Amino acid sequence: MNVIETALPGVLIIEPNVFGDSRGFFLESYQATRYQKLGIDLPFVQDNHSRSARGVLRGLHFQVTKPQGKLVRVVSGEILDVVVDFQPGSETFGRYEAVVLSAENHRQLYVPPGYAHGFAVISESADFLYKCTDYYDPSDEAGIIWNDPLVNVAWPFSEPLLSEKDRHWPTLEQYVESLS
Ligand SMILES: Cc1cn([C@H]2C[C@H](O)[C@@H](COP(=O)(O)OP(=O)(O)O[C@H]3O[C@H](C)C(=O)[C@H](O)[C@H]3O)O2)c(=O)[nH]c1=O
Repeated sequence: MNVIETALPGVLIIEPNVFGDSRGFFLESYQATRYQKLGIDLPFVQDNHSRSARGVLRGLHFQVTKPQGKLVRVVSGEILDVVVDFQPGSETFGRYEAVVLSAENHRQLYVPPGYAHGFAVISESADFLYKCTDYYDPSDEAGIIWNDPLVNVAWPFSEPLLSEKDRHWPTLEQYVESLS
């Protein structure tokens, strides 16, 4: 397994060992002892699976009082996965990491609790699977608008297909102002 640290503390790119043979391939997508040694030591309590068409953008989401750590991967298609530091006072406040995750590269991304997360679908369709370290609580959900001018994510397209909810998140500046 190969692990790549990113500029955002705790955000890791994980390249699992892939065992290919004439039938196809096998990989371990999670193994507690191995991942705990990477610092991924919070228990996972929920697994999610979403499928999205090309041009869909989901994000940038986080839970406020019950932040979720996420171990994300793509089992079909290709996405640009984005993590944003929205924490005022953080050394990396306003910065983001963008990583291509695909069924071909088998890459995983670990997003510790406390980051905003989203992705954009590059392929015709993408199946996105992820493990969460806390339960979904829609009453606790918040977000930053996908095209925030301060974060300025280099998304692969300028007119994504968004949910109604994702059209109306505040900017990072507005979110921080709402905290005071
Ligand atoms: C997240 C979630 C959603 N739902 C239900 C609620 C809605 O009826 C439906 C779609 O929900 P939503 O539009 O919030 O789904 P996404 O836009 O994919 O949200 C996710 O998008 C970004 C990428 C994230 O990182 C989060 O995991 C999450 O916010 O699934 C559930 O029942 N459980 C859940 O954990």
